[in-house]
Amino acid sequence: MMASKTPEGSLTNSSQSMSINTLADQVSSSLSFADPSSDGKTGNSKINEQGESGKSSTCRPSTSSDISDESTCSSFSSSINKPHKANDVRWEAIQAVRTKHGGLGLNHFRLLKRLGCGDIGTVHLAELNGTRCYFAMKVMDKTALASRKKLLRAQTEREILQCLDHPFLPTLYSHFETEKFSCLVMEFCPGGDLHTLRQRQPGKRFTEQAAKFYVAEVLLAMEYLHMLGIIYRDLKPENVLVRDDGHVMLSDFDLSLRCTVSLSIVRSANVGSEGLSKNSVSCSQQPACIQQPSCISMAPTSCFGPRFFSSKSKKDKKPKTENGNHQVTPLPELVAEPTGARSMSFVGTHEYLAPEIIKGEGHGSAVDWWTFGIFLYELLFGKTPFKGSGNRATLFNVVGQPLRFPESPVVSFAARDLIRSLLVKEPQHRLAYKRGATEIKQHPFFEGVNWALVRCASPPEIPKPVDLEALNPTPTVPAAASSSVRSDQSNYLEFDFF
Ligand SMILES: Nc1ncnc2c1ncn2[C@@H]1O[C@H](COP(=O)(O)OP(=O)(O)OP(=O)(O)O)[C@@H](O)[C@H]1O
Repeated sequence: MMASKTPEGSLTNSSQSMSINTLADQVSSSLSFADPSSDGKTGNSKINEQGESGKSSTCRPSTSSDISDESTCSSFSSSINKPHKANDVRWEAIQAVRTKHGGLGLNHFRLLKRLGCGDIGTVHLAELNGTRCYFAMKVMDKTALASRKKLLRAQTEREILQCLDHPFLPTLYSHFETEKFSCLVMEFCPGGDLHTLRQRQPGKRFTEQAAKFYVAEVLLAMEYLHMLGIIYRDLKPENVLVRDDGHVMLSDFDLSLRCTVSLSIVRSANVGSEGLSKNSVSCSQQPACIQQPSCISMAPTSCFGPRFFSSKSKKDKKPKTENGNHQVTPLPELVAEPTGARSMSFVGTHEYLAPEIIKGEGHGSAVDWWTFGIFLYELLFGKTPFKGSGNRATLFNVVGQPLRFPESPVVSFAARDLIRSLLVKEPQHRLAYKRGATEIKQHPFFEGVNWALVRCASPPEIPKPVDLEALNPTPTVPAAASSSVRSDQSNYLEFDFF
């Protein structure tokens, strides 16, 4: 079943290189990965490109980099290159400190609480001194990064964060370095993650309506990432954080792959691959994160009368011609799927790994659509479809077992059909393989979704407000962080925050 062997050897892709083992080696090495299922998380251990288990479900890894204060970076984060986030007072607060002190450092922040730890970084809730502006600050030990060969992962994550400007993706406000640490100052999400939120739902699963909302936002975020040539590769509920307004934000980009992407405007509404090649206006290939795609001009959307789910079906709303026939006016479709991207890395989280990753066949952007299917399944059924008794069994199930749905809860045909179309083992037959998110948006499961107004829709749940001002600063955070993120966290005051 999983016997197809990949020749051993060293392969490279656009941003990373790694040694590829045989499938058998990969599977057996996965046996030594810690199985964090003990705490009930679906995450399983996360696998990085070295094939090592980077995290446990209670302490998830991440990394950072080696560039000095962002004011010296060529592509630093600022409100100028993030027009969608420009009206945010936090930019001004940061800029004021920078202007006054000539830069930004750890001493300008009060670290209030440890929010979590990743592979080699710890994330803190931080207040910019005296401003009531709160951030999630990821603090990484540079020596640990270098000794564990994680500098590239850290750099990838930082560079990706720097170029994001999307409602469902994190804003990076600043990056600075001290002698020991590399720090990313990001948007803080007070609502916890979707995994935790799911545990609190009746039956530990979301209603179909709630799941539709969350996956719609994730889909838009992934579409944007693909547009920038970024394959996310680590979608799972733990990486989807909930903002104070109940909308979500994808986090954790250290396993992402950057590649080139060709953007196409497809003029026909109903096209297959033929339509793509005939009707597309193709932009030249742009390296991800170097330049924003210049060929797309996005009209500003109005949020008046937001309606996420329209009451009428699409069929009913089609305009009619004078003789009463439905007139179909095809809108141009943007297709931005990095279909040519290929990586041989063995990365991801066991229950979410796509078959082509496990088999070591090389993978591209279709892995994100596989994980999207697993994600939707988990939100609806409260478990992932291929989970085995251990990591090895899980990997075998992903590759060899057919998809099955539990008898309960009862889930709509459209939802099951979408999942079935996404969890196709051969990537070339998977939904969205050719035209990316566009294909998924058109699936009947999303019928009636007003994609332009998703960001204005009412979320299923809004987190309880947290009194951040009542928090006391962590007494010795830089010292605590300096003991490396893998050290015990006893210096931190732990309490129920979310
Ligand atoms: N912007 C944020 N707002 C609130 N909490 C966050 C934010 N970013 C991260 N966290 C919390 O901090 C934890 C650690 O995040 P981090 O990105 O370092 O690691 P990770 O997601 O576990 O994965 P990795 O090991 O790949 O870095 C997360 O699990 C999350 O709970």
